[in-house]
Amino acid sequence: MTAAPRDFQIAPSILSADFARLGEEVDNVLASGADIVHFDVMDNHYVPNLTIGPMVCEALRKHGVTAPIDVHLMVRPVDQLIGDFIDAGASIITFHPEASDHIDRSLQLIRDGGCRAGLVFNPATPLSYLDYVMDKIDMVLLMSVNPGFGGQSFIPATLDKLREARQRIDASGRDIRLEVDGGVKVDNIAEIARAGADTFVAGSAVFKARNEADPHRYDGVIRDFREQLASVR
Ligand SMILES: O=C(CO)[C@@H](O)[C@H](O)COP(=O)(O)O
Ligand SMILES: [Fe+2]
Repeated sequence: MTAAPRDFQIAPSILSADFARLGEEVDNVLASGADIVHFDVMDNHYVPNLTIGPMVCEALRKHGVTAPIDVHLMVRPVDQLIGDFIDAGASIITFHPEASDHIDRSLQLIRDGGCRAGLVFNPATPLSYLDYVMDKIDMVLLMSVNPGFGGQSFIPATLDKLREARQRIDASGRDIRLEVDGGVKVDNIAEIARAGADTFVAGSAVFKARNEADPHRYDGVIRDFREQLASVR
C-alpha cells in the first residue's frame, strides 16, 4: 500500500445523468460535492453503445462548468477525437491502448494539447501496456466492468489488479492517479480504496440517488462515499 495518505476524488459518470437536462445535472452533482466530471464517449464500434462527443463537452464548458472533465474514450481510432476533445475543453483524456495503433503518439498528442493523459484497462487487458510509457501517464484507469454500459456489477478480480497497478505507480515515483470505473457503490468503495484506487467513477450509484426537489440532490450519496473513504485514510 502507499506510504503517503491519498486524496480521494469522486467522479460521477454522466452516462447515468438525465441527458435532457445535462447542464443542470452536472451543476447539481458538483454542488453536491463531486470533484470531477467523468465523460463516457462510446462509438458503437469499439464498444456496442453510442453516447456523446466533443460538442457536448464544449457545451458544458459554455454552460459554465469549470471542474475538471475526465474524458473516457471508448472509441477506435482515437487520435482524431483526442484533438477534438482538447479543443472542446477536456482536462483529462484516457483511451484504451488496444484501440490505438501508436500508444506513445496518442499519449503525446494529449499532453501536447495541455491535457492530462491516461490509459484504460479492460478487465482482461494486461497492465504491461504501461511498461514503456509510464513517463507519459498521469492516470491509470482500471475498468471493473466490461466497457459499454452503466449499471453493471463490479468484477472482484479488479481488486488484485488495483494492487498491482498501485505498486507500479508507487515504484514510478510519479504523480499518477489510479481511477476505477464500473459498479462502484457505497458498500464497496472502501474495499476498492484499500486496494489502491484514489479516484472513483460512479454513474448509477450517484444518479439513481436523485431527489428531484433539491438542487443539492446528490449530497447524500456523495457524503456516504466520503464517510466510507474516511475509514481508509
Ligand atoms: O465507462 C463506463 C462504462 O463503460 C462507466 O463510466 C459507467 O458509466 C459506470 O457506470 P456505473 O457502473 O457506475 O453505473
Ligand atoms: Fe467510464
